[in-house]
Amino acid sequence: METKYKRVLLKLSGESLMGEQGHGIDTVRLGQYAAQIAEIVGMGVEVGIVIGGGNIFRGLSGAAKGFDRVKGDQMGMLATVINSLALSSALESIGQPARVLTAINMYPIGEQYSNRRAIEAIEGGEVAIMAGGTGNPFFTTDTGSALRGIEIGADVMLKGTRVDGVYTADPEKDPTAVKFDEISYDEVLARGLKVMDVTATAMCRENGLPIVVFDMDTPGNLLKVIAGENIGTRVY
Ligand SMILES: Nc1ncnc2c1ncn2[C@@H]1O[C@H](COP(=O)(O)OP(=O)(O)O)[C@@H](O)[C@H]1O
Ligand SMILES: O=c1ccn([C@@H]2O[C@H](COP(=O)(O)OP(=O)(O)O)[C@@H](O)[C@H]2O)c(=O)[nH]1
Repeated sequence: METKYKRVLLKLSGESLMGEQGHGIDTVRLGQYAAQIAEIVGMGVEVGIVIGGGNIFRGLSGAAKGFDRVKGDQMGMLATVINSLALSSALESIGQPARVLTAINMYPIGEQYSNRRAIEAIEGGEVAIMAGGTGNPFFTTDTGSALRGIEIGADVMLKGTRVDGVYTADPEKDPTAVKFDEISYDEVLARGLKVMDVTATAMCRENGLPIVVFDMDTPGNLLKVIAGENIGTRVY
């Protein structure tokens, strides 16, 4: 099958990894993600991944409970490393090689990230899982995804989440919200839509990296996006 994209940066939500169990890492959800990812690598797509950590720890919620913000963010970045190790293990258990590259040196848990290492891995048919966000506090994994996507020269950033696109308002809170099939970066920013943070959206805009926001929790959707089916919302 012809694929629409040759090289992608897939952002997975940490929160979604909780699956039905409401905390931690749901192995069923993890297995579904791994199978969908292996399927597109098998079609020749080069895949870089950034995973969030919201299922384990978020710096901002930590700060609200009295944690130091910088330490809380460091805890959040470590949470993304835990999720990355879980995903690499799930991929390898189904025969899909994967490499964890960490923003901060923590060898031998992973190799330290460089864009050259990530590109070597994906060109060799491995999945490059880029862990630890940007390595800096006060950022998010969405911004980490934008950054890594730009660094590895991805054709698109695929933001796999638990809603099926960008809406006029948060669809989990406002049942009257209407979905966009496509929307410009400027309009996302002007309307203050919270599907991605401003820094991530601005980085994608400055560097011309298109985004597709789609529901990753429905098995088969990743393949549809790769095949060029119009699901989700394209941000350009
Ligand atoms: N305008 C909007 N359109 C779509 N989703 C939105 C919007 N505003 C807020 N959201 C929320 O953004 C979430 C997607 O972002 P994501 O980074 O995957 O979640 P989280 O930050 O909880 O891990 C959705 O679950 C949705 O509730
Ligand atoms: O470059 C980064 C990326 C992440 N984080 C921290 O890691 C947490 C988890 O990431 P995120 O909230 O983006 O995960 P998701 O919402 O996708 O689960 C954030 O709350 C931040 O505290 C950070 O400090 N710098």
